[in-house]
Amino acid sequence: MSTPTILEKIKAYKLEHIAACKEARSYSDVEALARGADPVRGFQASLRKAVKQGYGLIAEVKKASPSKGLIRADFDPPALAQAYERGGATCLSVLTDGPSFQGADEFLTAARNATSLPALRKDFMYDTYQVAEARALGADCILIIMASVSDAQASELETAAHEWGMDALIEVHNAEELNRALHLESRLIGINNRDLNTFETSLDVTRGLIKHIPEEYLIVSESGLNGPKELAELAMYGARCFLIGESLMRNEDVESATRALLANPLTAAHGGGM
Ligand SMILES: O=P(O)(O)OC[C@@H](O)[C@@H](O)c1c[nH]c2ccccc12
Repeated sequence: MSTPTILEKIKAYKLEHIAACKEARSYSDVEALARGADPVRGFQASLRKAVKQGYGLIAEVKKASPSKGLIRADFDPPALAQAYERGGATCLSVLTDGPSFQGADEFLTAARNATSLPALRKDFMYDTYQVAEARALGADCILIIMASVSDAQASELETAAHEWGMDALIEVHNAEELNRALHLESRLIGINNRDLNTFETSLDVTRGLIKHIPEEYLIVSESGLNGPKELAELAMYGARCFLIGESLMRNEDVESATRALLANPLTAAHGGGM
């Protein structure tokens, strides 16, 4: 057998982790918590509203990553979430994976509770147990990574998310994953510029895939985005939503960095888009 890729390693430990969580807390207990969670804030709805006037920004609360190691030592999820909100972010994304991203479930709840923004649970999802868990933590949207799940799994996760009133962001990295994603119900697609197996990152991934996505879809360009010029350039291709972590997290003043990024959006009215 060839050596496992990072995504395969993550999947292996995540499946073990899920099994342990199920032992510690039954599915019906998690369901009860999910039923009592703070009501859903419309994640996709907020993005759709934002793109009428500018960009939709999903700002990520991210301490570390497997490719970059520690990104931000001074890491206070509620304070960061508030800085994002004041800077004009539309939604939050919060990493809850511990082993690879130094994230935690509590970060999601704390960040979301500190703001009025909808929040994405950023994790590797394989089981509807995790979807109920996401809602119990307060999540408004889950991530489904097509590179890591079967079609049946993707559809099951999506159905569970929708049953809980959450949105599902369907993440793709190549044409084959995109074609599979287009058979799902969700109209929210994330194009990950980073290959989760090799970490190679290129904005050409967005440039190449976006033209194959029908108009009714809301597209989020994810990863490796560094500044307003890049956003404007991708906006010319029709991207209006962006998921950004590292480049914002590396600024001491997260609020100003967020505001600067969103200051001059290239909107359809300015001639961008297709
Ligand atoms: O920090 P960046 O390069 O701005 O990327 C953010 C986000 O896109 C990235 O964290 C991400 C995209 N898809 C993922 C799936 C799992 C973990 C992380 C991710």
